[in-house]
Parts: sequence; structure tokens; C-alpha cells
Amino acid sequence: MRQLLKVYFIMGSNNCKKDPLKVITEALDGGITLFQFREKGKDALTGAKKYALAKEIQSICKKYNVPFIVNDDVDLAIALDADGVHIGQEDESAERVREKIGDKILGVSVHNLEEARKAIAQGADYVGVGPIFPTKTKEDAKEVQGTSLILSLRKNGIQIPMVGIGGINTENAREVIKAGADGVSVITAISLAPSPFESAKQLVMTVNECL
Ligand SMILES: C=C1C=NC(C(F)(F)F)=NC1=N
Ligand SMILES: [Mg+2]
Repeated sequence: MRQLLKVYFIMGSNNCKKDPLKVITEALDGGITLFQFREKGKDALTGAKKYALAKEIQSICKKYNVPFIVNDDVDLAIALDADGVHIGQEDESAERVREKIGDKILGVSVHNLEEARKAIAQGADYVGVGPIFPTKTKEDAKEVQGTSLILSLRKNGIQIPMVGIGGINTENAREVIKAGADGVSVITAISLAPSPFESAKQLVMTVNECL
């Protein structure tokens, strides 16, 4: 799981200007290690359109042997036989989701030590910690915390695979890894890059240099 978290690209159709299929193909060519389909917020697709896009992206990820994770929508993940789901604190409990998805990958967003401990107790395979830096992508993001929570979770003996999220790019990715995260997750740094391929490649190189 730690290996998979190194460069974790998250995207929905509303996070990119170019064709989403082109963006994900370039990101995969750049070497991303994990992908999350997060169709959420303004202009997000719903219903059959959302399902169709997810299915197309899933088949591209399959070609690259990169696991395909679905954000929030557990039913969609099951319908697609995705490789896993990612849920937040406001979604259904990790316990319930674990029952539904069996041994698929289960990721949980956490914002403090208590949430991290609960996620681990309920069977999470990894936790997402953030927002590390200011982000425009998530409208209801919690306050920016820098790498302090990553540092304090590790200091409190939280060993679970951990990925940082929120405003991460090639410039600031190093400090996220140095603080103790196993990887970085990004949206805009790749999805809105002039060359998603180049930015994915740079991010992979940067993360591999410090791991
Ligand atoms: C809100 C989120 C927080 N963390 C993550 C991940 F990076 F996958 F852990 N994904 C999300 N959608
Ligand atoms: Mg959620």
C-alpha cells in the first residue's frame, strides 16, 4: 500500500480543461502510482454520464496496471468492481464500507489523532491527511495545517500508510514526504498543468528522490 501512495492522482471531469481521458493518459505515462475518480462539486457529472466516464478511466488505468479508486460513491465502486474507495468523515462509516467492499482498498480522510485511530480500528488501508497547503479544489476544506498533523500522527505511533493532500506540487512535495507521509496526492498540479505528463513525471522524480 505504501508503494501505491507515492504519487496519487485524484481527478474528476470538472478538475480539467482538456479531455479527462487525455489528462489521465498523460498522468499515467508520467508514472502516477494510484488514481482516484472524484467527480464532485460544481459541474460534476452524475448518473449514467458519471458511470460512463468512470468506466472509461478505469479501463485506461487497467492498461497501466494502476489501481482505480472511487471517491465517496461506494455503490459506483462496487458496480465497477473498482480497486477501492475513499471516504471522508461525513460519508458512511468506514466499518459499514468495509463490510460492503470486502478486501478492496479502503482510504479514509482524517484531520486529527482521534479520527486516525478510529479509521485504523475500522479497517482502513491508508489515511489521507490535509489540507497541507491552501487549496482551491475542495470548497469545504478544513483549515490549512502544513505538515504538523503528519508529524504529530507519526510521533503518536500512527504507522498506517499515509498520504498528504491539499495544494501539493513539485515545489512543496519534498517536505510532505520528509514529515513522514508515504506519498502525495494531487489534483490541480497535474490536472491543470500545461503538460500533465511533465508534471506527473516531475512529481514522481521528486518523491522518489526523498523516499
Ligand atoms: C478528501 C480527500 C482526502 N484525501 C484523499 C486521499 F488523498 F486519497 F487520501 N482523497 C480525498 N478525496
Ligand atoms: Mg467524501
